[in-house]
Amino acid sequence: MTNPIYIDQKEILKHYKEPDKHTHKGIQGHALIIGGSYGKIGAVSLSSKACLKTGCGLVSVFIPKCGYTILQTAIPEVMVLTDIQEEIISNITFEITPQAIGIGPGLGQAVETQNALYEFLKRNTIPLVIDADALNIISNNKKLLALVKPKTVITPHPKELERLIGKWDSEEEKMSRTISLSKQYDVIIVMKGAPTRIIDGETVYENTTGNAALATAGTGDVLTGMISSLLAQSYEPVSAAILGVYLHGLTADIALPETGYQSFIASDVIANIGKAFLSLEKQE
Ligand SMILES: NC(=O)C1=CN([C@@H]2O[C@H](COP(=O)(O)OP(=O)(O)OC[C@H]3O[C@@H](n4cnc5c(N)ncnc54)[C@H](O)[C@@H]3O)[C@@H](O)[C@H]2O)[C@@H](O)CC1
Ligand SMILES: Nc1ncnc2c1ncn2[C@@H]1O[C@H](COP(=O)(O)OP(=O)(O)O)[C@@H](O)[C@H]1O
Ligand SMILES: [Mg+2]
Repeated sequence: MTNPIYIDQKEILKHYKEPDKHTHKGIQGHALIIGGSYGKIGAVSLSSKACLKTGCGLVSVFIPKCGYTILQTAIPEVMVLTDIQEEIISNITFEITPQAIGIGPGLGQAVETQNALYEFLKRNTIPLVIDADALNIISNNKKLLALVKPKTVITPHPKELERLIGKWDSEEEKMSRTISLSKQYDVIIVMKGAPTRIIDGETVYENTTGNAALATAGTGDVLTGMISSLLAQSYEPVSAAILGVYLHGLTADIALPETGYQSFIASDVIANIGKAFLSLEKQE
């Protein structure tokens, strides 16, 4: 394996694009987050709020019906599309044209949802982030990987990665199998952990921000929203992954003196995205 490229302040400025003063919400990117199931609507709430707070102009969600009032109440800025089913997603259809889609947070793995994911992957040509249960469904039916378009970003945590590539005996084996998967399907793999690494074929990036405060429910769902937002804003997929992971980690570094490790929660990531962006502006 070649040496990783460390994602630090200097490296991130090669990827970061400053906002255009004359932009408006119609050209600032529209992202769609698909996920949720009964009891896990919170995952989509977190993901879609993080998506908005990372700068895209419009955010929609596609969720089961039971999440409608929850989403509209929790985040009035987000637009809500619903499945025909009450508690699960069974048929992913929408008439909007988002510039990026994030799929998986809280999705569940019901048979109807597995079929819906299959039909969606067959048709979809929009830049995509795949996380959580969408990855788990793919792990159970690896043929689905062949439907994933080039430069799709996938964001497995270590257990999800193991479901995708099988158990490993050493760090070297884990890296070489992940690189092989990235090359075989031309996907960008965000290997979440401490540290998070981003794999784009033979190129390995290693993040330098973040801390153990992030070891709490929903922080991965938030990351999916952040990367989807950057993709919708026309960042190249690898830059969206790198910048999303860097800013996500930075929120925990910024918040730590106030929250300590114990009381930091996924909503604190979202609350600190603004400060993380501002620290990029100050570095010039
Ligand atoms: N508020 C909500 O609605 C939440 C919904 N969530 C959703 O719940 C579903 C299940 O996701 P989960 O990730 O909880 O379940 P999984 O079964 O995919 O992963 C949990 C397993 O992975 C292991 N694991 C996780 N991180 C690890 C690490 N860094 N190193 C080693 N092992 C690790 C755990 O020990 C556990 O065995 C997903 O759809 C997810 O999006 C979760 O994100 C939690 C919050
Ligand atoms: N000890 C740690 N140090 C740094 N980052 C961590 C640590 N533990 C977890 N994280 C980060 O928190 C996030 C957890 O994602 P995930 O396991 O998918 O959470 P969830 O599914 O609950 O949203 C990942 O971005 C991961 O890198
Ligand atoms: Mg997760």
